[in-house]
Amino acid sequence: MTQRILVLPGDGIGPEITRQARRVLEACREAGLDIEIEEAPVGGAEIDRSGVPLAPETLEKARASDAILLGAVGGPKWDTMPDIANRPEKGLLALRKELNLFGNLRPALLYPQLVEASSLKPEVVSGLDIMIVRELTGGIYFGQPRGRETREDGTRYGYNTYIYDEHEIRRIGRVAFEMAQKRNKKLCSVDKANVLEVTILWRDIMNELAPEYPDVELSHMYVDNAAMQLVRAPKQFDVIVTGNMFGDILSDAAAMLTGSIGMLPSASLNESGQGMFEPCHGSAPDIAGQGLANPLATILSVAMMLRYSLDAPALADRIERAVGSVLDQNLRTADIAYEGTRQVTTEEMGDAVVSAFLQQ
Ligand SMILES: NC(=O)c1ccc[n+]([C@@H]2O[C@H](COP(=O)([O-])OP(=O)(O)OC[C@H]3O[C@@H](n4cnc5c(N)ncnc54)[C@H](O)[C@@H]3O)[C@@H](O)[C@H]2O)c1
Ligand SMILES: CC(C)[C@H](C(=O)O)[C@@H](O)C(=O)O
Ligand SMILES: [Mg+2]
Repeated sequence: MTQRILVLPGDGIGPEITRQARRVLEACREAGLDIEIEEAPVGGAEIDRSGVPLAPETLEKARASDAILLGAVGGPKWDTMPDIANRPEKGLLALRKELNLFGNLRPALLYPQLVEASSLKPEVVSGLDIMIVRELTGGIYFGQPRGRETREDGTRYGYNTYIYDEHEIRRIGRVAFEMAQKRNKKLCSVDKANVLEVTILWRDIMNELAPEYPDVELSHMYVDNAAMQLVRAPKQFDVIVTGNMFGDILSDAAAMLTGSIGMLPSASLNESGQGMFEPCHGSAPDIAGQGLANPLATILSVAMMLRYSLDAPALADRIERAVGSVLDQNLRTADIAYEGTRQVTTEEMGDAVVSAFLQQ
């Protein structure tokens, strides 16, 4: 049966990187994958068109699709919008929430060809392969009450609520334990249980789940230490499971271990396997429109789409091999270029991946 893919390019470098990723998807179609692809605006682009970051018809298309590929949203043009509930980022958060995409997988994998591109010493990062499992539809991002208000004496204040129900913790915990079972069987749960009650509950639930996965070694770490350990000795980690905000921050840090934020893909999945796939980085307004953006995180997100939502693991492997082969050819976008490599544009990188894919 034909599977439906919705592509949401978004803002800034979003259209440039999704264009290249879409070409890779089209190459998969030529290789026999039965898909139809549709595109729609989201984020700032949709605000400019209709006044809201996620149009109701786009949400409906998203619900009806088997998988979504998203570029990135946001940018300075919309940063001063007074109503945060209507900014571009809200479109992305609404998609995650409405489709119940609670399980966010962010694999930080260092391609051996990029050891020199990392800002850390080769011996610290070579062979790095971490999977961050981030809870994506709860925690402080969505907790109520939230707001900005002014007291009678004129003092302004703002507040958010960091809240998790036990079932939200349990279901992301299961995703993480199962992921660890398929990998090196080590799971580190990251929390702030020395200060925050909600994460004491988080830790309790992870401990309660552990006996169901006797082959997985569970450990716990405070988030500040985890940030430090990620740059000190990242290879101690296999799978990390954490809440929404800590996962956001730690995954950007982990990205740099792999050479560039432009290398980190992601999958956001719900219980039925439907998913949204996006690079972990943002819309990079500082480099938008200049052909400087690295499209590999988005292309690798297509590989995750094939593996996790479209049941086409062989094509996923083929895309990942194509990326490896392009790096073997010494082609690099600016963010991962260094002496002795050849710097290419976003589009040239896309060309190279498509042709390596077709030659596999
Ligand atoms: N998923 C998303 O849509 C998403 C994620 C993060 C940030 N954002 C939004 O993006 C905007 C910019 O945020 P930011 O500057 O904090 O983070 P960013 O990730 O957009 O950029 C941070 C730095 O990394 C560089 N960078 C990012 N992606 C790159 C790529 N593919 N190739 C080369 N370099 C790359 C940028 O040039 C910049 O110097 C904000 O509006 C933010 O809300 C969106
Ligand atoms: C743009 C923003 C809402 C988003 C997040 O905080 O989740 C981004 O930083 C990410 O990592 O996907
Ligand atoms: Mg982020």
